[in-house]
Amino acid sequence: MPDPIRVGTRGSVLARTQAGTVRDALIAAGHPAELVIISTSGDKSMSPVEKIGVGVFTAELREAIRDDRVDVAVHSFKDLPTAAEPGLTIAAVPPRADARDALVARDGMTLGELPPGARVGTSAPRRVAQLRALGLGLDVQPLRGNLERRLGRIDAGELDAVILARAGLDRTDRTGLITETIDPLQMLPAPAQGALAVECRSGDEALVALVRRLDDPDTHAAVAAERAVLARLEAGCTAPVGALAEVVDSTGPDGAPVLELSVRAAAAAEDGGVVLRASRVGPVADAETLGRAIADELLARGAADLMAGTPGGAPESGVPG
Ligand SMILES: NCc1[nH]cc(CCC(=O)O)c1CC(=O)O
Repeated sequence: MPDPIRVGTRGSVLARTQAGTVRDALIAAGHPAELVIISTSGDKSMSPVEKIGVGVFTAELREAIRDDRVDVAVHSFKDLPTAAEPGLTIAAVPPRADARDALVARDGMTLGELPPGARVGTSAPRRVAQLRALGLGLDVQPLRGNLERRLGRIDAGELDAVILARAGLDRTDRTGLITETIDPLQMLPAPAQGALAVECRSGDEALVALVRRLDDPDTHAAVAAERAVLARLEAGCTAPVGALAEVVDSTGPDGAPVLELSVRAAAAAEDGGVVLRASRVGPVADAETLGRAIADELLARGAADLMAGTPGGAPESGVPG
């Protein structure tokens, strides 16, 4: 019996659940595997992510791979900075969960039913901007902490609603709390939201090859396009940038059915006064080129000035899950 593959994860319920799916897939592929929990300073701190800095949830997991305390690390892909990490390889992007944002509100309310002045918790500048742009007169309040703590703010009567990634709620069996899954037309999710990144040491060739079997090519292409938008806009994931790519059925020049990648993105001023949107459809193999072209269009239309002053480089909205 070979040594179990050590699968590194943060300690939150969501992180352990996500990493558990990777451990189970490795076991199903015939390889013993176990979770190793790495506690990160992002989990211990309650200060705004904008202050505690870049990749706070992912950097310490990466250290654990480098130090050979774990063999693979499972990240929420949207928390990974866009810069490549020397010596490490994202060997698999497993099938994505629902990429959309979700509203959890008291009394079963949807966004449109919340009265003006209702207190809605979210700290991600992307969500704040797109929420304000809806013009509903909501009172947007800062929100941090793990999923349990965030949801608790409604029960405590401190907030009327919170906005969270639907994937985090689905994966922790809380789908029933969702009062509205927010249409991407109203709010584009963060690049790579709902997707996982499974990372290994590049030199571990046999392990990289094994982990690659967990890869979902459609999700991988979609996430590549979304992150190309983000990278080109030189905005960290705290910036007000949303992007969503989907593999869709289309018709080729010869009339035969083909699959294409449909990519949409938005860049917003944090006060929600302006939201720029752009989209492209093209070959799945051109994912990154499509993403870059969208970013270039947004830049040509003034996205850089729009987002100026927003802190770059840090993960999205606080302690995940
Ligand atoms: N910003 C933190 C974060 N990172 C990943 C998730 C949820 C899972 C995912 O989107 O993959 C969350 C929580 C949230 O945004 O509500």
